Formats: sequence, C-alpha cells, structure tokens
Amino acid sequence: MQVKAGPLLSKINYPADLKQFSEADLEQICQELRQYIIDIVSVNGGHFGASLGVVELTVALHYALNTPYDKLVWDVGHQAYGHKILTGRRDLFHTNRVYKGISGFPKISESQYDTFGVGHSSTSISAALGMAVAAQLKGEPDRQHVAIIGDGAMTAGLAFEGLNHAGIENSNVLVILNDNCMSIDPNVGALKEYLTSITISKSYNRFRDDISTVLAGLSKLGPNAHKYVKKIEKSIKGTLLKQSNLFEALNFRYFGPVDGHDVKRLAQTIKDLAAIPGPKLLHCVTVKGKGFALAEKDQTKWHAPGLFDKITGEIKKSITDKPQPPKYQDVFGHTMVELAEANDKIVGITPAMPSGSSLNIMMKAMPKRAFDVGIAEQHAVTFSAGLATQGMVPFCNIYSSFMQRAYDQVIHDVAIQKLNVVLCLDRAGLAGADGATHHGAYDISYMRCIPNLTISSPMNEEELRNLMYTAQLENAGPFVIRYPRGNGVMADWKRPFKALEIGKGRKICDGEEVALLTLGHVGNFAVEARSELNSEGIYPAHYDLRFVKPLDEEMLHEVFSKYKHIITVEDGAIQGGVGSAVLEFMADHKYQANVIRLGIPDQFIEHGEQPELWAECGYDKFSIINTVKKFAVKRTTNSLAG
Ligand SMILES: Cc1ncc(C[n+]2csc(CCOP(=O)(O)OP(=O)(O)O)c2C)c(N)n1
Ligand SMILES: CC(=O)[C@@H](O)[C@H](O)COP(=O)(O)O
Ligand SMILES: [Mg+2]
Repeated sequence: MQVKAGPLLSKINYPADLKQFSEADLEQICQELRQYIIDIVSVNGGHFGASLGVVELTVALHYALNTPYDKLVWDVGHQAYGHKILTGRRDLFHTNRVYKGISGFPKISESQYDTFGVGHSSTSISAALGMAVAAQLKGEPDRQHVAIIGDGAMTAGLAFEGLNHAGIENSNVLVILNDNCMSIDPNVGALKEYLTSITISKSYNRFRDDISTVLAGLSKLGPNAHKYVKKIEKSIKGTLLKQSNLFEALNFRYFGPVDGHDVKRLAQTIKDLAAIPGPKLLHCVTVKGKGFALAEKDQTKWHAPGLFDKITGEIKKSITDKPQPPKYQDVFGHTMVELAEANDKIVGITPAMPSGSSLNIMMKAMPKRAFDVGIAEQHAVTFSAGLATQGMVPFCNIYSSFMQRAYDQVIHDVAIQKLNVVLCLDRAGLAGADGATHHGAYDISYMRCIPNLTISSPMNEEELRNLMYTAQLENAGPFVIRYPRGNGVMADWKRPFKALEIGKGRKICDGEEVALLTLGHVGNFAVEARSELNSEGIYPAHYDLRFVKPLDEEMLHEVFSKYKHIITVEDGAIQGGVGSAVLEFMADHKYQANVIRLGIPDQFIEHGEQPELWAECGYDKFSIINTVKKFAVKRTTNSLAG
C-alpha cells in the first residue's frame, strides 16, 4: 500500500535533496519522516520503536555529512528505516520485508548508501574501522566513518574488540552510541549501569563541563594561551577523564551525553565532530518508540509489534478466530518452569532474547535461576559450560542464526568436555521476514560434525517437552534441540513427560515404493502431503527421524531395505544436513536407492512469509506431493489400508 509523504519529505529522494532545506526545516522533516514510518509499518509490519527513536539522528547525519562518500554503518540495522526512506527507497518502502520487496536491514546490494550488510548485532565498529583504515591507505583522509550502535549492541564482545582496535588506529571513526536503555527487552548488565551513571551523574558532567568552560575561557587569551590550553587539556583529559570515562580510557574522545532528539544541535555537533581527526564517541540519549505514545510506554511490545491501528494503537490479531496451537517458544518457556520446579539444578540462559525465546516466563517465576546475559552469545555458551562443570543443568536458548557466533564455544567449551549443557536453538529453519541474516539454515550442518553432541528436533509440542525432559536427565551430555519460529500443531500439548530413547526415531506409517524421512516440524508438512496423496491412491511411507545425531540406524536399515525412493525433508541447508547424513549412511552400508533431498538449497534465501519461502525452496506440502508423485506408483486399492 502506497502512503503519501508530507510536503517536505516528498521533496527528498536522496540526502542531497535534504541540503536544500535550512536548519529551521529539520524538525518538520523529522516529523514527516516519523509519520511516514508509522503509516507504513502499521499496515506492513516490521521493526518499529528503534527507527522512531533515531529519526532525528538519521536526518542530522544525512544533513551534516556527505553521504554516500561519508560512510554510515548502522548496527543491527533494524533502526534504519528512516535512512532507507531518505536514500532513494521512499516509494519502495511499502515493500519492506515483503517477499521480493526491499530488505528490512541495510544491504550493500540494495543501495550505495548501505555501506555494510547487517542484521546480527555489534559489527558496526569493526566494519567502520575497516573502512576508515582503507580510506587512509587509499589516500582519502577527509572521509568520515560513522558507526551507529545501540546500548544493547554495545554489550557484545565484538563491539569491544572494535573499540579496542580503533583506539590505537588514528583513523576517522565516529561511534555514535544510541543509548535508549533498551535492548529488545530492557537492557542489562554493568555497562548499561555505567552508561546510566555517566548520563545522570551530576558530578561527572559538572567536572567535565567545568574543565571545558575553564579551557575555553583561557584559550580566548590569545594564540600562546591556546597552545598552553591544548597542553593542559591533554594532560587533564589524559589523566582525570581517562580515569573516569571508559571510552576516554580506550583512547576515544568522548562527547555527550547529548539529547538525541534535538535535530539542530545534533546536526551541528556531527559537523563539529567531523572536523576532529581520530576515534571519537558521541553518546546520544534517545527514547525508543519516540513520538508514538504506546511505543514509548511499552518498548518491548513495540520493538516489532506486527500490524496495528495507527490511530488507536490496537495491535491486530491473526486473521483466523480459531484457537491457535501455541508457539514453540512458549512451550519452551512454560516447560522450563515445570522442569526447573522438579529439578533444582536447572537454570535458564538467554543472550538478550527473554521475550523472543519466552525464557521471560522463567525469569518471572524464578528470577534467581534465569539469566539474560545481554547480546553475548559466546559468553552465554561458555557461562553455561561453567555452570555445567559444577553439576548445574543449563538450558541455553539461542536463536539458530545467532548461535553461529558461538561456534567455537560449542566445540571447545561444551562438546570436547562433554558437559551437560542443553542448547535450545529457536528460529531454526527459515525464519521469515527478517531474511537471509536470520534464517536458521546451517545449524544441522555445522553441529552434525561435532563429536559428543546429540542433535534432535521435535515434530510437535509434546516432543519438544519430552526432548527437554530427556536432555536434563543425568549424563545426557551436550544436547541440542532445534525448533522453528512460529506455532506448533497441538492444541492439547501439556501432557505428562516421557523420556525418549536418544537416537531413536519413529515410524509414522508404512507405505509403498517411496519413503519420506523427515526431521522436526516439517514432518507435519509430510503428514498433510500424505493425506492428500492417499486420497489419490498414493501411499508413501513416513518416518520421523527425531535425532539427526546419533542417527537411528536400525530404522534406516529398514527404510533402505524396503523402499526404492527415499525423500528426505528438512528445514535446513541441504549441504551437510539430514539428507546428507542419510546419503552417508547409504554409502557406508552400500545400499543403492534413489535419495532425493528437500531442504534449503545452496544459496542465501531472502525475506518473505515462511510459507512463501518453504515453497520457493521446494519443501512445503505441495512440493512434497509433487516430488512423491514423480516416483510413486498409483494404486487403485490400498494394500496397506487397515
Ligand atoms: C548477534 C545478535 N544477537 C541478538 C540479536 C537480536 N536483537 C536485535 S535488535 C536487539 C536489541 C538491540 O538493542 P540496541 O542495540 O540497544 O538497539 P535498540 O533496539 O535499543 O535501538 C537484539 C537483541 C541480533 N540481531 N544479533
Ligand atoms: C533485529 C532482530 O534481530 C530481532 O528483532 C529479530 O527480528 C527478532 O526476531 P523474532 O521476531 O523472530 O523474535
Ligand atoms: Mg537500545
């Protein structure tokens, strides 16, 4: 749906157009930009509060700097909607995150103003530093490189690795720390407390302002005085400020905190900072959701609220009135509490995704035993490993794609030491509108090769509960449970726990000629496909592997002995995935069969609704039906019926 932009905004197609306006117009431009974001996100969905919070910063940056020559690097990128609208994509913005439309994140292939592809957090400082050092090497010393990073993203180790290096390179890097005290949920940790303390500390700010005032006064006494002032400044800042400011201690010149909603002052400050060489950090204080009262009030809910009525603020429910089965994440959250009540060794860990993973249910019920560790996937895994060495049973819940960050920790800290850590990988498989950066496509391939791991995936809510129950039993060892974004299939899911035999799958039904071998939730696509095929006289067998490591070899011997055509179906990369494991089994045991692998092909899959993407990749219900039909023999009577 196209939306009309306000009178000033409609004159801005690119940042160069912004320059025709005077500083006095900037506030109105911000207001129109904010309204445009509200108009479109309300009917289209997507991230919301973060972009509203940086409207002034976005306008100020494009007004003050010379983009795209100067480089803006947005961290995570979920706050870059204003940037997209001001950089040639206003009329495409209604396709944001839609199948075949523009991406919800900055992307080099989409625009020359998108200097770096993002989606995962905390990369901006390293990327901007790389660009800045390249500028020095290429002889472009005047170019500016700005990393715009939130207080949440700043908690990650990677951000500190970037700061640590930037502090000794004398290159033009400006870090803008967008501090709104929020991650998706309220931000956590000692850094957050530090940022709050320097924002509100009267004595720190008075001390810093006093120094600046005295020095400014002295420098007016003439050119000689100016020289001494510089020396004094260097010495005072070099000692006192360094001791009292974390960023100064890392060789950054720290400015702020400033009001991140005062667009005129921001534009002026950014211009001034561009004239100062070397690493600088501007601490901006903003309000997530600024300008939309409900989003300011409940910032977590309005991080990405779905569709809503922009006048009443009512968030729209799904189109169907039918009661929906629960989301897998909620089954995880409630089951954590049940298991932890019965087993006092169990603890829960999430790196900054309490709401997304539903660990917030346990955080509320048992605050001492559930930890949000901030955006820190590597730490989350190693912290879990440490807990496990002491006999605790940590359930560490990480989105599959974010787990890519903690690969070494899984191998080095968990698997080699065979520790009882349960790794719950939410959003495994195609995640939907977030696109290529967020699909949990690779976990099976990158985990399957690690010794000592058990890797499982439930086909429904009851199985998720039983896998969680099994994983916490004594000496289960490192245990991975992967499940997708979205709802399960069972209305009545809260059933008594049952231990599952590790490495055992289950036969769902016998069949003829063709066998379907599935792992996890996609097994339900196969169930639906079978039901349609049966009505046409086609009867494929169906086996649910449940574990991809260890594989149920007994079951596979049966499958290869009985069926000529074996179709594997997985919500993950084909390369190295379930189908590959089955082919390895076939080769190792010298079977000969026609194995067809359905899953994510060897390419990055963009954004869209999950069903659109499953269809594109060829493993939704219809694709399974079509694949089976290629090999099945149609019967007029069902020899297996009854
Ligand atoms: C490596 C990684 N972990 C987790 C996330 C999920 N995530 C996206 S935005 C976000 C909060 C970021 O907070 P902040 O940087 O302060 O930005 P704000 O939303 O407050 O503007 C989180 C946890 C992610 N994108 N990448
Ligand atoms: C930007 C980001 O990484 C998160 O906001 C992510 O989009 C959350 O995904 P879910 O909506 O699946 O929790
Ligand atoms: Mg924040």
